[in-house]
Amino acid sequence: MAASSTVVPCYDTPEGVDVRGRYDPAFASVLTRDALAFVAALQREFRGAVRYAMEQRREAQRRYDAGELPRFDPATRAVREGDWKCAPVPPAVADRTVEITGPAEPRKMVINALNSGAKVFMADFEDALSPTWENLMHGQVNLRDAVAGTISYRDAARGREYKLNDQTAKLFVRPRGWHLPEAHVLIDGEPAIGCLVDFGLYFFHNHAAFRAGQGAGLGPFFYLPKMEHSREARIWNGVFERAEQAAGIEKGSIRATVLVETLPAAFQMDEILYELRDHSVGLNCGRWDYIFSYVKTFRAHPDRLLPDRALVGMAQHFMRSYSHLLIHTCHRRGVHAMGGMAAQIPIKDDAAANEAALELVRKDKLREVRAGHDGTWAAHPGLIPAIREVFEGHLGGRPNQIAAGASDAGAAVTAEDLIEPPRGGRTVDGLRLNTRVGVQYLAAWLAGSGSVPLYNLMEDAATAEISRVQNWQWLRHGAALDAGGVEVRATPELLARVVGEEMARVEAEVGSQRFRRGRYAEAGRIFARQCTAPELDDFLTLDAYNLIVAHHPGAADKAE
Ligand SMILES: CC(=O)SCCNC(=O)CCNC(=O)[C@H](O)C(C)(C)COP(=O)(O)OP(=O)(O)OC[C@H]1O[C@@H](n2cnc3c(N)ncnc32)[C@H](O)[C@@H]1OP(=O)(O)O
Ligand SMILES: O=CC(=O)O
Ligand SMILES: [Mg+2]
Repeated sequence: MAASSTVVPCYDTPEGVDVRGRYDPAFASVLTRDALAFVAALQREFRGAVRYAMEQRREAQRRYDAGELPRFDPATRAVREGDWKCAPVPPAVADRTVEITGPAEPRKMVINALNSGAKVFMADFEDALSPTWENLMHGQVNLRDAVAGTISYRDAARGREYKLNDQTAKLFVRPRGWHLPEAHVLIDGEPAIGCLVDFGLYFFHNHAAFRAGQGAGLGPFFYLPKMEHSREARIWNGVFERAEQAAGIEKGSIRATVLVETLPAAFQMDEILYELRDHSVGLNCGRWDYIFSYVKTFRAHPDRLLPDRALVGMAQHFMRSYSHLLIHTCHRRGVHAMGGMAAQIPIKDDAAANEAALELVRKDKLREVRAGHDGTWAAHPGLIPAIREVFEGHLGGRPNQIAAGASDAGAAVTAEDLIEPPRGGRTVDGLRLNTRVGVQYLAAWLAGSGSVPLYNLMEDAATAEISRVQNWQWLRHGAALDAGGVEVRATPELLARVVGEEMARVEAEVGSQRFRRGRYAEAGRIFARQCTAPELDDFLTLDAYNLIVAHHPGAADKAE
């Protein structure tokens, strides 16, 4: 066959870097040779430490599986008891009363979030984003244009133009967790560490514009997810220092809020802040991943089975204790103690149900602000006025309540409080709902959507994980489930029947055509396998990641 003379466009990559994702000129404007060299340098410097940290996670889990309980580390008592503070709060983000979150792609949503009236927008490459190549790269392009202030979007179907207001939310970016690879970028022949791609590209292109504009001399600002130990925070601190050096900006410019959203990390709050003390802007109660982590950590402990997912809220003792300890720790160290996400979203077609949902959000936010939280999260712009009213009403003109100091409730929290088993019943209806939600979320994620509305609640990777691991846990330990007054055992046979019936119900709800065209059947198979796996998969997004990887020959190789 004659060789084609057409040259397929490809990325200009530095030595040792291979980009396997689809070529797109817009993506190439972010995947520049220098930016990729920066990401590669980070990967080469920190990959050993990341590998070790992931091995330590597995080692800790082996100990929990053998019966050990999480505890405060005696080796770091001096850090917990020491009298030290984090760097002063940057004036640009002193007021974080309401933060909206959402995926970094679609573009329209980024503009809506920045215009939403929230103080902060957390642009997400994590729980809310399915990490397809297209989503990740469009996300980077969106954020670059957002920081430059030039982002716009035309919705042709609705004849609507989107552009930034004069006043916008301050941008925080949440890269992926340490565990996720980026299979479209190979560095020295191995997949890049996903979060270093997210962080590296964003930092490289935006640090100067961000500091000149949004950050008022500091920044960029980040949220750091899913850490389990302070050694992981130490790696981030090293990454930040290296990035600051490379950019020629002073140490402490980059700031980050760490999500305390794993059970082991709740025993490491001081240690995490200490590692990041020059770069910290507080901690956040990532409540959904925290519940997921409780199940994961105690997967071999039949005495700690969760009740139905709907019953595991912030009123449970272990959740309340974690929130109090986080507030106490943050205020003692002079930084924000951020609340978490209520899962309710506006209900468009039922005013009474909408008001009831709003009331639940108000109640949740009132509990947070009364406990001492300095700000909180909103999943949807429609919730912001109600949340602002609660927080601003309580704060009475103060930007935060850090100066109120450490709380007594937090000082009294013990290791036993943090692991007290949640109370409530376990039902076959709970197993069904987990299945319906898990399958639909997975189908959406495989199709490229990382956050979706399901049954009037926001669902993302963290909430879907609870559905998956709860089913697994109940099956693993043969939990007794209430089936309308009759007790049945959770078994693989019961799950198989439930999956079959719930798939039929989902098909009826979404319509046969959408069901056939979507990835529901595949999602059903994956979800059933994950719930019955002999060993619990660490993350559903890791297990299913290969199904969304799309290597593109033209991207890496020049045509002959
Ligand atoms: C556990 C955790 O990690 S929580 C943090 C991660 N999760 C998230 O960030 C979830 C964020 N929220 C969302 O993704 C969305 O609100 C969803 C998927 C739950 C619902 O989205 P939709 O179905 O599009 O909501 P809806 O149709 O009511 O949207 C109305 C408008 O609000 C916008 N909107 C909705 N949510 C958001 C948001 N979070 N940020 C910005 N804009 C939003 C929509 O883009 C739409 O705009 P338009 O009128 O210009 O078209
Ligand atoms: O990231 C937030 C959570 O609740 O999980
Ligand atoms: Mg999370």
